[in-house]
Amino acid sequence: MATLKRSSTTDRDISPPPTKRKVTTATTSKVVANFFKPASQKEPEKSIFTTVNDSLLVAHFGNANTIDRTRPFKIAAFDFDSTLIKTKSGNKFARGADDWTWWHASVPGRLKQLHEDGYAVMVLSNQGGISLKAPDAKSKTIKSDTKSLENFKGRVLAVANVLDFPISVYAATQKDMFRKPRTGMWERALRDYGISDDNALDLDHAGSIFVGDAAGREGNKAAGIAKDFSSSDRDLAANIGITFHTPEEFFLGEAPLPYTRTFQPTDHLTSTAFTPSITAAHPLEIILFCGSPGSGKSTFYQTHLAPLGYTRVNQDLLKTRDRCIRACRDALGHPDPAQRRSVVVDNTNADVATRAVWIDLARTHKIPVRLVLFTAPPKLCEHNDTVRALASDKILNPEDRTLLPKIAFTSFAARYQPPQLSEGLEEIIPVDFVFTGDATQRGIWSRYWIS
Ligand SMILES: Nc1ncnc2c1ncn2[C@@H]1O[C@H](COP(=O)(O)OP(=O)(O)OP(=O)(O)O)[C@@H](O)[C@H]1O
Repeated sequence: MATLKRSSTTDRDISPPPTKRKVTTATTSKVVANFFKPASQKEPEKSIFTTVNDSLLVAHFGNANTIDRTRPFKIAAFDFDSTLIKTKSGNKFARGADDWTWWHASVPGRLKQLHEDGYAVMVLSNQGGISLKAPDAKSKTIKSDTKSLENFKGRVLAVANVLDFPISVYAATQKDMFRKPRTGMWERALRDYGISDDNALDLDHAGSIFVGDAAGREGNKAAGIAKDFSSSDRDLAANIGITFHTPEEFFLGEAPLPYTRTFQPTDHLTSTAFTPSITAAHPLEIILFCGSPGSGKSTFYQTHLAPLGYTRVNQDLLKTRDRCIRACRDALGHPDPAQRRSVVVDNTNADVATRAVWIDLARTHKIPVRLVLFTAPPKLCEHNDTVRALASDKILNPEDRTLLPKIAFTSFAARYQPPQLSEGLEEIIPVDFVFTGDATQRGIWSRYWIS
């Protein structure tokens, strides 16, 4: 399994390693009882909740991760909201710590049976509405995040108390390697349970399961059945290589329904498109790139145009457009004609006005402008961006890029004006995405990364 990059390996607030002592659930009950006391009566206690990198919330109830088991080890992992529990209020989001009820009456009994059958039972939940960062008194957002955190902890404690057997809970709060369908939470759980995923004898993949409601089911408008909001639970199970069930399949025995995935990376590995070969058509020229973030512009430059000696101008690296323009002028107008270089403007160049700046500059140097148009669709660009930022593969991330905010993609889409020759372009060269990585990168890239 490919390892995911950890932005920092330092864990914060991690409790000392639990002892092998089998802890009775009285421990859990005490924590739970204390949690529900008014603040004035709360006993000081070491929280059962710990955090990793201000991002992952972890709780082990009944020393779940220290139970001696015969290997290979089987895991039964579950999403939390809309899988194990639902809101009592009927609201989409819980109103408070006690706004919950079992997703179905059979849930607690079924989980207990799994425990008795030797499964490690755990929860893997995305909780994007929670912040684990220290609260800032002035920030309303952080205050509401803190409330969400307390509500979530309250529901987890109450659920663990009713279950009354060892269980671990993991909640991913950031858009990082822990967030499903990325496998960081699972890898963390394996580590906590002392399982090496490299050793096939340690984990019974065929016997392990993941149950979640983000299954990509298409829904049925006529029957009033809503479409699933994503396929991230199904995709996580596929990334790990274990069996996936929806709650309806697992708890109610219903037949599987048709589904479509949010994004299927392997659909983009069979492309029969060919990459146009670019030659240095002129002694001196500007090549304008036009394409979304993550569409493959910089990779194309490195593969096709750096070898031709073209100078790259890129605003992510140079920071301002003025610096880009200066770098372009320097390359085109070097005092020594032998040192003059054609320029690739490796920016998104979404609209006519932005492109006009470069076309005007070319005019003053009396040189032509060709435009390379990157046609990768939005989800593919988002996938590329995520793999680049979160997979620890240097070749896929030569410039150490971090994850772009969603607005980088939506703002490109909003500003985009299809380029026209009439803008003053000599040629428009469309480039479809054709995967060029090696077998290792293909393995990483083929996994599910976005939801
Ligand atoms: N043809 C390709 N084959 C395989 N991987 C690719 C290809 N093109 C791009 N990628 C990968 O996709 C990710 C994004 O590519 P790249 O950085 O070239 O995009 P970009 O359009 O320059 O993005 P930005 O505008 O955000 O700088 C990188 O991880 C890169 O390795």
